[in-house]
Amino acid sequence: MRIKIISVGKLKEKYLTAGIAEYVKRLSRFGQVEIVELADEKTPDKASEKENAQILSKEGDRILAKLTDRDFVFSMAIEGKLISSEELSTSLEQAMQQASTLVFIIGGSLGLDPRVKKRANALISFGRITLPHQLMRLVLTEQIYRAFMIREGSPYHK
Ligand SMILES: C[S@@+](CC[C@H](N)C(=O)[O-])C[C@H]1O[C@@H](n2cnc3c(N)ncnc32)[C@H](O)[C@@H]1O
Repeated sequence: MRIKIISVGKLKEKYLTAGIAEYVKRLSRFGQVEIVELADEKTPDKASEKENAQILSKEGDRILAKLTDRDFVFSMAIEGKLISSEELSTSLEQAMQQASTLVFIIGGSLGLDPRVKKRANALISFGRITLPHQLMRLVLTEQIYRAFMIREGSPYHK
């Protein structure tokens, strides 16, 4: 099984790099984990709606180019379906029965292109708060690890 995390924008903070590396290491016993970091577009402070849509579209093209029809895609979006850690675990279980590659997508500062949301098999939210994309990467790797721990009935999840 492969777990792929596609993220728009660079990971710059060392304190997050270490945390993400730790969860990727822990996850590696469940499958091959890959993080695909895609370039983001510069977002001018006073961009028009049209300019923002163009930026999202360019980033969306890069994301879509990394997907295959066989992938099971979780797109992360604030307005998506609110799920608990237990529900994420169940979703992973179901996704693994349908596909050998699970892809999680984190957008850049403007979010995700509508086409990426449409392509998703599941559009999920970790709450109505806005997390910066770098922190989201850490939270997501921990939650995927937690989902596997829940599946194993491990006391990691209390
Ligand atoms: C800085 S946020 C983007 C904010 C943007 N204004 C929006 O509404 O999507 C960067 C990315 O992190 C992810 N993200 C941030 N907070 C999230 C949350 N509470 N639930 C799910 N994904 C989140 C999403 O993939 C988002 O595209």
